[in-house]
Amino acid sequence: MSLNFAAEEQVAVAAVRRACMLTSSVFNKLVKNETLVKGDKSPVTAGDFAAQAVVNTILGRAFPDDPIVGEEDANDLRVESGATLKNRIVELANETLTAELGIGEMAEWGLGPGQSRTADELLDAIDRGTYEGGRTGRMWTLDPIDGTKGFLRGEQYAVCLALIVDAKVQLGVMGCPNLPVDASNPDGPRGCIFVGIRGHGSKQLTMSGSDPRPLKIPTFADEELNFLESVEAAHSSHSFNDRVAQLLGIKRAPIRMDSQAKYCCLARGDGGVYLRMPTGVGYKEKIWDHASGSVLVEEAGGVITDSRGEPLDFGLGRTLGENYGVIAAGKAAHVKVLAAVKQAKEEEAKSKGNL
Ligand SMILES: Nc1ncnc2c1ncn2[C@@H]1O[C@H](COP(=O)(O)OS(=O)(=O)O)[C@@H](OP(=O)(O)O)[C@H]1O
Ligand SMILES: [Mg+2]
Ligand SMILES: [Mg+2]
Ligand SMILES: [Mg+2]
Repeated sequence: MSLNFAAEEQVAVAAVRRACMLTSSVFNKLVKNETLVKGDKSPVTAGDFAAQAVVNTILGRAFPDDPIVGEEDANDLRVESGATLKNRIVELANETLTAELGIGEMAEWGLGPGQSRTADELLDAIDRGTYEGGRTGRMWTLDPIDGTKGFLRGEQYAVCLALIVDAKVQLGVMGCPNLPVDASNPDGPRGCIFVGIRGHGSKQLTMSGSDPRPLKIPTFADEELNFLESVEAAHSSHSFNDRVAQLLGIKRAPIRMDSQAKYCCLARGDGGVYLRMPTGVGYKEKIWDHASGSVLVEEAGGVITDSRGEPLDFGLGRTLGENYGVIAAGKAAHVKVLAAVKQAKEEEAKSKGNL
């Protein structure tokens, strides 16, 4: 029997829950100087930094020897021009770390409300996320806000945390504060946590970690199949997806949504296929953008590969290496989508050759 990572699950759910509290509360209060544009032109907010500080602090208490591959680093906060943003992050992170949640967290893992941290301690916690990753050993990977653009629009985003052991994702936890609990009631309650544990299945929990519902990807009839795809055309090729949909005879419109919430929706059957093809700009996918979603989907009975049908490799460092895109779906659908993707790629190669 595979390890069930019970302690890691408790800690990861507690950390993700606190980070979600922070991001939900900061959303309504974000002001202009609380967002920076990173070197790759993508946005990062006080919420991303503070959520990484909170999760890494909680991980550091429970598992002090585990390295972390996190999306953000504190470089921009250690310089004079970052002082205002840094002070805001320290305030947000401490508010969250010391909050009394009243839901009985496991004190023996250092969970539950903790002490306030100094600014230096919190910047160092953010920088615990600078680990380079690699093929061997145990490590966490964190995306404190995945889908920052969705977060800024008040739409979908996810706090994503995964445990990787010897390049295999063993545990994935995702908090989706804006995701409807039940897709058939889009105006109903929002906010859920998703957990996948290798060998032990996937489940959806409430934000307080209760009411676990096991997840299983349904088998879709051909006419019911649809895509879950990125909002940003720069992140994944919409036109390629359109061609694959045409080849598969898909009639239903794609669901466009930011972040790994797409994997959560796939795992519970809101949509049939996650397809993310590179746009040709040489971008390398990051491990924190796929680790938790991949184990969630696999443990819900699905398959996740690149567009060649090869498994994603989480042992290459901070990225997934050369970008062949990602296909995730239920078992039967994955076979069909992979064949259609291969055909669409061949067509594309031919048409390029003919130019
Ligand atoms: N060029 C390019 N190609 C592919 N992916 C990219 C690219 N640029 C950025 N990113 C990463 O996309 C992450 C968000 O992915 P999404 O699927 O949510 O995309 S989208 O926002 O819905 O378009 C986003 O994650 P966050 O930065 O955590 O929001 C980025 O890591
Ligand atoms: Mg980002
Ligand atoms: Mg991301
Ligand atoms: Mg992010």
